[in-house]
Amino acid sequence: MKVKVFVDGQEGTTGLKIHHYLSKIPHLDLLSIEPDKRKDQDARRTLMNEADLVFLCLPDAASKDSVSLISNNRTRIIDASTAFRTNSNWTYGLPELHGDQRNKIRNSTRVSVPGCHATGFILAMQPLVAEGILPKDYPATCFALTGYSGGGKKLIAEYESSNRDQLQAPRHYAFNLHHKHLPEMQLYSGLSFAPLFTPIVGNYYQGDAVTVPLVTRMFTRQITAKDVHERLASYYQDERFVRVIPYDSEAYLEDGFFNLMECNDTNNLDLFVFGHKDEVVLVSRFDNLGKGASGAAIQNMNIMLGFDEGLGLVLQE
Ligand SMILES: NC(=O)C1=CN([C@@H]2O[C@H](COP(=O)(O)OP(=O)(O)OC[C@H]3O[C@@H](n4cnc5c(N)ncnc54)[C@H](OP(=O)(O)O)[C@@H]3O)[C@@H](O)[C@H]2O)C=CC1
Ligand SMILES: CC(=O)N[C@@H](CCC(=O)OP(=O)(O)O)C(=O)O
Repeated sequence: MKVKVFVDGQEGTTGLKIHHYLSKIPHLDLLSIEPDKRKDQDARRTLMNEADLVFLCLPDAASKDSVSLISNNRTRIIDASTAFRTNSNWTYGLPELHGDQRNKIRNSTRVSVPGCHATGFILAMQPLVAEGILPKDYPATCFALTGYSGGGKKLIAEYESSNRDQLQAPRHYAFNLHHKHLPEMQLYSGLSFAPLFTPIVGNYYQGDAVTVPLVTRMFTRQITAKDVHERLASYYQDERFVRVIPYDSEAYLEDGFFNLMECNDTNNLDLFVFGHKDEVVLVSRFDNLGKGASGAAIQNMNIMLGFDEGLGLVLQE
């Protein structure tokens, strides 16, 4: 029998992309809602309780509402919002986090998709903290450059409006230093403190690069960029979607410049280690709509349903 799947928020940026991936997977019965009933509680309640698996692609408050509409023990949920990412009753949907995470996801009925910037930060930092290369109280800083689709329909409309010329330059934001990804960045990286994080949105649609500088010269044990690279390469050696780029990463630059769109339309995350003796720069490159949102959601579904992990995650549209 086919698995019944429903996407709540199917007209949004993340929901549309998830729909696109789902349409390529043969073993699914995709339940649909009438366009004018998208926000009708009764119609959504019926479909959610009929579905075996629901994707929530909604703002946080609407996600919480939707979860409360489910009144059976069978329907499993994958939520793309920030609402449940650090809730201990939910499983953090980052299979590459450590050895046990895939199993947790496989057996879970409530899975929360990580935030895009958080994905880049955690995958770069968690192995280093877990293996004692970085002290837990390391005062991490981080900046990210992301495409405007990360801000959903509202930001897309702003960038694609007639005033687009005024938005040519990249724009920093979250200067209150309370970005909504900080709790998950701290919890799942294993650091004692959240990083000081300042994202930047650029005038292009998709693609994210999360950069973490590490200064290791005050450590009691000398840690070089090569040590960091070796640890990350060994940690992720069997992962299909996390690729640690060879140490001589400069060869992967284009005339010295970084191309952050290289993972677009894939579920891949490329991890770069630059630097030398006691200065290291980690860069995670991925598609904010791929491994940063919809791709990750599909990867989680595949694990939960026992499908091939990459099913439907085609390399190019
Ligand atoms: N864009 C991205 O890169 C990422 C997004 N996310 C998260 O995914 C979730 C969705 O984001 P995104 O797709 O970007 O957002 P969008 O704004 O593009 O889409 C949200 C959708 O939810 C619908 N919606 C809003 N309120 C309700 C409601 N009460 N009931 C039913 N539907 C509702 C909207 O309807 P309408 O079309 O009428 O506005 C819209 O279609 C958010 O929680 C976001 O934080 C996570 C990772 C990355
Ligand atoms: C450009 C932009 O605004 N990006 C969003 C992150 C998108 C993302 O990861 O999403 P959620 O945490 O919402 O799931 C931001 O920085 O808040």
